[in-house]
Formats: sequence, structure tokens, C-alpha cells
Amino acid sequence: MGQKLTKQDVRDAVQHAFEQTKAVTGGKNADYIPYLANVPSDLFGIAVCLPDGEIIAAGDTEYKFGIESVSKVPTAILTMNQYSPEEVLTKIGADATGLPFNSIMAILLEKDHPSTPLVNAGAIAACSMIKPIGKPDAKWEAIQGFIEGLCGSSVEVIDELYKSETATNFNNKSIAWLLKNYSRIYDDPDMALDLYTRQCSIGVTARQLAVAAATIAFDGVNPVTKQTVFKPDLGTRIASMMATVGFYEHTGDWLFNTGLPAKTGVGGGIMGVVPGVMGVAAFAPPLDDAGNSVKAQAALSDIVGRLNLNIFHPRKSILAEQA
Ligand SMILES: NC(=O)CC[C@H](N)C(=O)O
Repeated sequence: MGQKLTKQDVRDAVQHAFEQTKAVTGGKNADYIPYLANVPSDLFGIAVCLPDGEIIAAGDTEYKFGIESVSKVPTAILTMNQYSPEEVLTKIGADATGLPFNSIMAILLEKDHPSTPLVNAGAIAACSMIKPIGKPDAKWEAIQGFIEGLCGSSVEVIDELYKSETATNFNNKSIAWLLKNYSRIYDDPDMALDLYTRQCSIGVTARQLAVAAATIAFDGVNPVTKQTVFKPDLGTRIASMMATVGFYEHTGDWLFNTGLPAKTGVGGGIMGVVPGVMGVAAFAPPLDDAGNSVKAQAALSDIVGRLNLNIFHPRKSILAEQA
């Protein structure tokens, strides 16, 4: 058994990561979505959610930023919850693409399935699967409500971001219709794309992402609201998907260095799951060339290293309260 962490250990690690990495430079805001180019680049926050629902935070953890591709995680869980992991595996898949998140080449190479719900193609396919089929308003309610269940608080679309993204999502339009060509869209393609664009435009805080991550870490039981939001064992399925493709073409490097299943978004957020122990999140807008926040990666990597939370470690830490 590993080290037993106290809450003070976690507080110290969060503070240390904040101080160590706040001066990290490098990367730049996403600018292919005009709204994101204008978000202040120096925003930076870290949040951790513990099993009793306590949130330990440093920096800008109340700022609402675009959830972007981190939203692929809730929708993937929701599809598995509405159908089954096996059906999602058959209809979408769970493989890494090794290619950028918006790759059309990945679809052409693997036309038998869109690879994984955690890249654009699979996420648009997942939005098409959400029930009730053919009913966009009810599908949206299901998606938004599920994200709120994971976060334990309400979320809303950032209207300006949604408009900005809708006006520029030509590549994603091609993806939706290419999937239709391969019979891998399970509802109207334009509707599925609009739901996907809307979910990416939801505003979240680092605190909310930490709670969502913790809800996954505790296999569907939200540590803040104590509510069960998804069926047992889906936590293991989604954590393995996050580990496989969470940083797109940099996923192997990330997992090799940290051993933390996590998912990034071009809004600058990252949410990471330490199964059975805690949820972690960080936010800072400047991104590397694969669309992953540079500073948020540095911060989470520092915390995981300092607290010994690599999931592959035979003596991974646990919390003292859990012992
Ligand atoms: N990696 C991301 O966060 C990409 C999300 C963005 N909405 C897109 O489709 O391009």
C-alpha cells in the first residue's frame, strides 16, 4: 500500500504546483475559434476534489471558460449509460487515432468506425446516439443535465463562444457528413453537429471540472451532491478512454510521464481522474501544438509527481481518511 496523504499534503501540493508553474510560458491561445483567441492568456487555476467533496483550489478557479473537448467525456459516459459500453464500442470504438482531434484522415483510415468518442468524429457520433433520437431539445437537455450531474452545479452555454464556433466549424461539418457516408451517424448529421458545438461552448470553472473528475474517480457518485449519476463500472471505461486518447497525438508522452488518465480542451481546461482517490483539474488558455494547455499540463504533472498518484504505480498514494 502507498503513502497515506493528509488533506494538508494535498493543499501543499496544489500550492506548490501553482507557484512552480505560474511563470511557465509557451503555447498560445486557440485562434481557429475567434472567441478563444481573446480569452486573457494569463488566467490560471488549479482545483482538486476529494472524496468528501472538499475542493482545494488555487488561482482563477471561478472563471468560466469554454469546456470544449473536455465535454466529450460526459457525452461518452452518457452514451454508455443509455446504451452499454459494448454498444458504444461497436458503434464508435475506443481506439487511439494518434492523429489531431479534428482529423478527417483518421476517419478515412478507419472507415469501419470513428475510433473513439474522445475525438471530434466520435464525439459527433456520440451526440447523434443520445436518446431520444430525432428530438434535439430533449437530447440537449440530456447532455446538459448530465454535465450538471457530474459537476454538481448548473452550467450554461457561453453564447458568444457558441456563435463563434458555429460560424467557423467547417471542418467539423465535413466530419459529420463523412460519418454519414459511412453510416456512422445515428441521427441527423447537422443536428448532431449542432449539439456537439453547443456542448463544446458550455462554460465551466476549474472547480466544476474537478468535481466532474472526482465523480468519475468515484465511479458515478458525485462527492459533493452524493448523487449517483451513472451506472457502476462506467468510471473504469471512461478512465481507460481518457488514458488512451486524452491528449490526442501527445497522449503517449503524457501517460508515460504522469500515469494520469486526463482529457484536455482547446479552451485551456484539463480534467484528470485518479480512480478511487480524487479528481483534479487545471485551466490556462495557451496550448501546445496538439491543443493541450501548456501550463495546466505542467501543474497537473507536478501534483501527480509530488503526491505519487500515477495509476500504474504499485504503491500509489491514497488519502489517509480512506485508509
Ligand atoms: N480539442 C478541442 O477542444 C476541440 C473542440 C472544438 N470545439 C472543435 O471541435 O474543434
